Amino acid sequence: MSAYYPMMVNLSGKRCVVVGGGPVAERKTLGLLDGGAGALIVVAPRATAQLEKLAAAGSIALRRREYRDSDAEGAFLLIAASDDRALNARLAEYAESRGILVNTADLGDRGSFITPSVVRRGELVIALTTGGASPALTALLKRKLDGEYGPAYERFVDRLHALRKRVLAKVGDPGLRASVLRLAAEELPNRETWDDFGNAGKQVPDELEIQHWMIRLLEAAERGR
Ligand SMILES: C[C@@]1(CC(=O)O)C2=NC(=C\c3[nH]c(c(CCC(=O)O)c3CC(=O)O)Cc3[nH]c(c(CC(=O)O)c3CCC(=O)O)/C=C3\N/C(=C\2)[C@@H](CCC(=O)O)[C@]3(C)CC(=O)O)/[C@H]1CCC(=O)O
Ligand SMILES: NC(=O)c1ccc[n+]([C@@H]2O[C@H](COP(=O)([O-])OP(=O)(O)OC[C@H]3O[C@@H](n4cnc5c(N)ncnc54)[C@H](O)[C@@H]3O)[C@@H](O)[C@H]2O)c1
Repeated sequence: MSAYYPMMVNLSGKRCVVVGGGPVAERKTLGLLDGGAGALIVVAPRATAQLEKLAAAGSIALRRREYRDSDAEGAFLLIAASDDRALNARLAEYAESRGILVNTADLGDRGSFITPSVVRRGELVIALTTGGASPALTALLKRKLDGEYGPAYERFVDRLHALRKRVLAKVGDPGLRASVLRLAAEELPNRETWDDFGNAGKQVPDELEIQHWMIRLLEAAERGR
């Protein structure tokens, strides 16, 4: 059994390469794009319709041929998602020897990382894994979390972020700051009041709204002292 260390990696400006063009490569490619990968190369003789669409839109560079080692040059991260086990194993070895982060779709523990299942709500990212024990359980738990933390969380986290910036600038007392920020987080969106907002799309938090929220929370924190 392997132990894994979870990280949130910044991929902007980093070259990422996916080898393979089937449903698994497609899922990993979409995950990389959601994760902000800018320079994304996909290499495969056959690619899914969705990958072809992404290529036509300029979101990925699709090399419609078999993989060559030159494809991995300068890569920060590589995903081996072909259906050729020997190739995936060779890619894992090649990447590891060059310090490139590598994931293999069919030989999880042979790569340097595995991909968790992810629920995104703006800046809130929930990632989970069973370390390869049961991808089916991971997918099931993801569906549960998806229902539990609805779209309203994106706006809620945006507001918490705006509030935090304001509180850090305006409230000097560290104890009071911590109380205000904790009280704010405890106002988790409740389904009835927030889901409509969440579904209505993203709105930039209003300065005045945040100011009023901070004052209300400061009063509550003072009362609680
Ligand atoms: C989370 C998710 C992320 C993603 O891939 O995007 C993911 N697998 C997902 C789906 C999925 N995987 C499989 C099916 C078919 C149904 C089934 O057989 O169960 C489905 C479809 C489904 O369930 O919907 C089968 C499967 N998976 C692996 C192997 C090979 C092996 O075990 O070595 C085989 C057998 C292949 C074969 O036999 O040919 C390996 C890995 N899959 C991992 C992640 C890593 C461990 C994560 C963990 O344990 O938590 C790891 C080790 C490596 C890696 O890929 O990084 C994504 C959830 C999607 C979501 O987010 O909803
Ligand atoms: N990690 C996971 O979540 C997961 C889930 C299901 C299956 N798998 C495994 O992942 C692998 C891929 O699954 P899939 O359903 O996408 O397979 P698939 O057969 O649909 O696609 C395989 C892709 O690999 C490409 N390919 C083959 N040889 C290549 C080469 N030399 N260079 C570049 N590309 C090459 C093919 O053109 C094709 O696009 C399988 O081995 C499967 O066992 C992993």
